[in-house]
Amino acid sequence: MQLQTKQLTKKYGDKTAVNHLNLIFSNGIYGLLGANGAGKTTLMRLLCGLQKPTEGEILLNGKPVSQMGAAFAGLLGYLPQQFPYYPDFTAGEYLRYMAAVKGLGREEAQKRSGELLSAVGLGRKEGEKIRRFSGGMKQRLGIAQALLNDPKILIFDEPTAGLDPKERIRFRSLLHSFAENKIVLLSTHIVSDVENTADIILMMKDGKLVYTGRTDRTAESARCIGGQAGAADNLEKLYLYYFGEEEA
Ligand SMILES: Nc1ncnc2c1ncn2[C@@H]1O[C@H](COP(=O)(O)OP(=O)(O)OP(=O)(O)O)[C@@H](O)[C@H]1O
Repeated sequence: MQLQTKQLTKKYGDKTAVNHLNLIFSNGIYGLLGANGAGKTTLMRLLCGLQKPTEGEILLNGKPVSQMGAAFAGLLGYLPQQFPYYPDFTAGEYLRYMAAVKGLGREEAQKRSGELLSAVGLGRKEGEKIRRFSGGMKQRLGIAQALLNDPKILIFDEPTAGLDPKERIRFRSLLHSFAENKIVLLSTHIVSDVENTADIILMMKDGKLVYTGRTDRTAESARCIGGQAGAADNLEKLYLYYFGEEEA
């Protein structure tokens, strides 16, 4: 499977949030790094079809996704930055509700919800109301909802924001447990979140790709176009090079 962006551009008035991006994703974990406002969320929303590009297109195996309609949506799992949880729902109710929204039948929804709650370590919390969940538990529930339709393309916007170190490690191993044979794209502005997690690092600044590099978790098939290529062995330094002034 190959997901490609061609000259992908999104403008908000005078502001170019995503600027003529040419990327190719194949199976593997991609870490999208960039400071606030770099264009990460906009790129992710474009990839999910939640926003229309001003220019350019997105192709799946060479075919424009704009012509694929629901077939493309069925391949996607998305965890947005701000996810609307319903505090009075139990974890089980919430997942079954989300499964219905995604078009799963009743029995399948029941089965899949149970499986996924166990997979994310919330099996024993099925009957508990979300309002009692910690940030990490909510995030794991968000991951479970993104996986309901068994997506082949997973897009996680800042999935580790607000998580404590223990939950970050948990997230990382969870991600590896379900990432096989999928395209996984996760955004963050924290270098350590992706350097041990992703196969490929993409660094964005002002809507453009400024760097692409492989980490030790090399994905042979992964290839990106644009930006400056290299091995991401000193990611922290690179990040400071590109974003140091803004972050200071
Ligand atoms: N709806 C909008 N209207 C106008 N400008 C927008 C809109 N959404 C985003 N922008 C601008 O586009 C740029 C890219 O924003 P985006 O949210 O994609 O960046 P980001 O890298 O995800 O940042 P963050 O890490 O803060 O989420 C920013 O300058 C932002 O202010």
